[in-house]
Amino acid sequence: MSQLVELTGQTGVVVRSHVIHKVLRNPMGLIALAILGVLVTMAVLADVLAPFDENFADIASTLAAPDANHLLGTDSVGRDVWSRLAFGARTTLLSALLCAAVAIGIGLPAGLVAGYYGGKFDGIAGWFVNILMSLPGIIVLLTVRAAFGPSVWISMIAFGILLSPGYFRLTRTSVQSVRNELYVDAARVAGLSDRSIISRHIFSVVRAPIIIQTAMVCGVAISVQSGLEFLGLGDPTVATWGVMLSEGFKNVYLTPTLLLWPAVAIGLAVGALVLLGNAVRDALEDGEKIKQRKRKAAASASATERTTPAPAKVRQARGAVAAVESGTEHHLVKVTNLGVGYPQADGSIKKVVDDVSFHVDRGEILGIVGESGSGKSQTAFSILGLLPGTARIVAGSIQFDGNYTVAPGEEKVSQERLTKLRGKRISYIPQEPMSNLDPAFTIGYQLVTPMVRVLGISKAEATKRAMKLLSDVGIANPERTFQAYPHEVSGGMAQRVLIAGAISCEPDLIIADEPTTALDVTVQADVLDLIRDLQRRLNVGVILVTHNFGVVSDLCDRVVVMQNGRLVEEGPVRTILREPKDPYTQMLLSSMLEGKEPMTMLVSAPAKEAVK
Ligand SMILES: Nc1ncnc2c1ncn2[C@@H]1O[C@H](COP(=O)(O)OP(=O)(O)OP(=O)(O)O)[C@@H](O)[C@H]1O
Repeated sequence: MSQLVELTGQTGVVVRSHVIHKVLRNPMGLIALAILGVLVTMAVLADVLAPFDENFADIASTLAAPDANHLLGTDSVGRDVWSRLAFGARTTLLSALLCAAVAIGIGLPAGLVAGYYGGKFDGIAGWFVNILMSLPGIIVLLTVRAAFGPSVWISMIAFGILLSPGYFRLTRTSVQSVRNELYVDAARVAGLSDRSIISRHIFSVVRAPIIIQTAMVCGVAISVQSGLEFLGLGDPTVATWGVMLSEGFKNVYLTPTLLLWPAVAIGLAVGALVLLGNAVRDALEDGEKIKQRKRKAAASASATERTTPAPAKVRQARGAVAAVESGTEHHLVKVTNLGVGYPQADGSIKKVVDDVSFHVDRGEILGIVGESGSGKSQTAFSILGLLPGTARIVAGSIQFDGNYTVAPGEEKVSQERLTKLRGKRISYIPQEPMSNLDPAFTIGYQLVTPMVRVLGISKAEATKRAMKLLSDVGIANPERTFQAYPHEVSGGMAQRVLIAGAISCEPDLIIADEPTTALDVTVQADVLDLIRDLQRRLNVGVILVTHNFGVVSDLCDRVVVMQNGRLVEEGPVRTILREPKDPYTQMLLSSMLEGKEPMTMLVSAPAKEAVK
């Protein structure tokens, strides 16, 4: 969060202060914070506030009534009750925090990894969690006490381990709910490592529930600890509220107040923690509702800002990239006989891309066109390495700049090889701009972070570059957009931001997957103009996935026509427009010329048969 503040100058502080203000404005939250404030002050200043040592016994003055010397009187062996209460606050609160820290320390990282990566770790961790949850907590704590003695610290560590499955499950579920969000894919394509994605995009989602759960867990830890000590299982040499409660109970008929004070302290601490958890939850839910309202408003607002692309900077040619001429064997991207399939329940593999070959060179735009379900996105995702975990490369290979990202015979796209390319040399412009921006972070933050990581430049330099990029993609007020959250900009503007992000690390190849489909008609032409303009100026290769032949004829140099996972025709756009050979291409073209919605009329029975 501190990084966030440094980068944008305001984002993290705004989010945090928004929640704190809401908690303080909520009477429940205010009371809880006031009570916890008093108890924490007691714990921190116990040495100053307590007139006696917690175990100092004045045998001459046992079970004494409150007086000037002993504010709350003394217990059965003459120890000062107020002093024990203050020192007890320290031990009780610290041991509750220890319990929560152990539970978080185990449950949070395990939940993050299991939720994000799934697979074997998820299975094994789930197995351990089930075992832990099936253990009877009190019996385990009694066993630990018998084995290690009556230490409050050891029993709270054991209790923390028993509570860790709660954090594991909470984190795992939260992570799974965002793992497949498009903005997580977008961050991966922008070149961020898994660690950065987890710590920035994923952790921000689990942070709030973890805070709420921790308040509750601390309350439960204090209750359980006090309960055990009340039963006489605590360490009598350490002043805790539970031990005081147990001693007070023994003298309840002689001096009932001995029981009263620790009981009040425990009640106040547990009650305040529960109230605080509720107040934080309410504050976060309120914030979420406001965000959702703003998101809806932004979505319905028409995105009509005009494109006035400022001159982009002249791109330095990368030494590593060979100058590639169209028609030579060395291509920027070369896809050879690619087949992609998904295993079915009966053991067979359903092919969704079958025997597809094409290439793209630097400085050209290749269109991949076809109706919905024809395998365009699966082909593009194979190049990007974004296929779902269940997908298999059943045939063929993919080369980027002469190197294999999928070598012949490999079943999976090599993430190791692609991590080095994504964001740096291959970038991606997605279909739905809003879903590809993380709503929790400002636009500036989301532009700056990949540049710092990928280009290794300073935050200040990345911020300067981000401003320039925003202006290059035609955003009139880059400063304001830089500081805005995704819900505060229109769909057209969000797509410009993503285009700025796509060119920010000076890629060699941009893959644009239906970049205008989710946009207002008035903005579509502007965004296409922008892509063409940038492609010419930066001399990058572009793969444009679209279902619209109009877009292809307007923008592309060459085109690949796909139907049912197969490539039916390929060639220069002019040639295909003049002499389409395949009947399917002819249908696509005639539907475009007739001005019909191209993809709706093309669904013929044979065309819908699964490729097998
Ligand atoms: N995770 C998956 N599991 C099984 N099949 C899938 C999966 N993802 C996609 N497919 C199938 O792959 C085929 C090709 O999908 P793809 O998304 O590439 O089509 P498309 O041409 O890009 O269509 P659209 O324009 O609608 O995105 C479809 O039949 C789809 O059902």
